[in-house]
Amino acid sequence: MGMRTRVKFCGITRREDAIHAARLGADAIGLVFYPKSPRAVSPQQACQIVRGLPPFVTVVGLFVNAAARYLHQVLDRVPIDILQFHGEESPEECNRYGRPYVKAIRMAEGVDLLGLEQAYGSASALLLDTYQIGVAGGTGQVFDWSRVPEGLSKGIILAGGLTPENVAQAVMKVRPYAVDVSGGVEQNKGVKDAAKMAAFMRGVDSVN
Ligand SMILES: O=C(O)c1ccccc1N[C@@H]1O[C@H](COP(=O)(O)O)[C@@H](O)[C@H]1O
Repeated sequence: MGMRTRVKFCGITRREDAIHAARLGADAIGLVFYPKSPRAVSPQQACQIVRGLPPFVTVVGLFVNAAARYLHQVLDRVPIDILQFHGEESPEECNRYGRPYVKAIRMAEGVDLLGLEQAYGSASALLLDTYQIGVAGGTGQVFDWSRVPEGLSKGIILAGGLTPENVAQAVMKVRPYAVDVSGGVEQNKGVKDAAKMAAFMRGVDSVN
């Protein structure tokens, strides 16, 4: 039996969704600190969401080209374990906070993942997301999974349009370290659907 694929539920805006994620055995929850996102939370909301979360559930803070000052403000207030940079942040910017981070790569045509893996050598992992012009992420669209090259040395976090229906196939095809989902387990933007979250976990478990 291989290693169990980790699961991150991203774009959590309600405490009950965070607790449900933990009960289902999720490895991580993601909080979006990007004001233009319909799933954005303030530092104060974030603190309320993670309060009472059981231990060993990783809290991920997602940022898109955020100002360093804002990022420091969030880090001072919210117990974030790992940063997710979802914009055009350089490796130097990602390293500036002395925290572990994952770098999201949007799968535009011709993207050189092996080169990016070297450039972001200090990243804990690369997160691969669908490319859509003018959209930073959370597109709800899949990309062509066969474009993930073999020979990457770090684990891949697979994102982009994952759903309870397609996640098993995605895991079988890509064998990622983790899967990351937002829109595919929502009833409305920012509001998770408890049944879809459970079905998503079952989909992952069916492959492991
Ligand atoms: O969720 C958002 O609104 C968002 C905004 C800006 C950057 C990233 C965002 N979300 C992340 O995008 C991927 C894929 O999401 P989806 O499953 O296709 O909805 C995931 O990492 C989200 O957390």
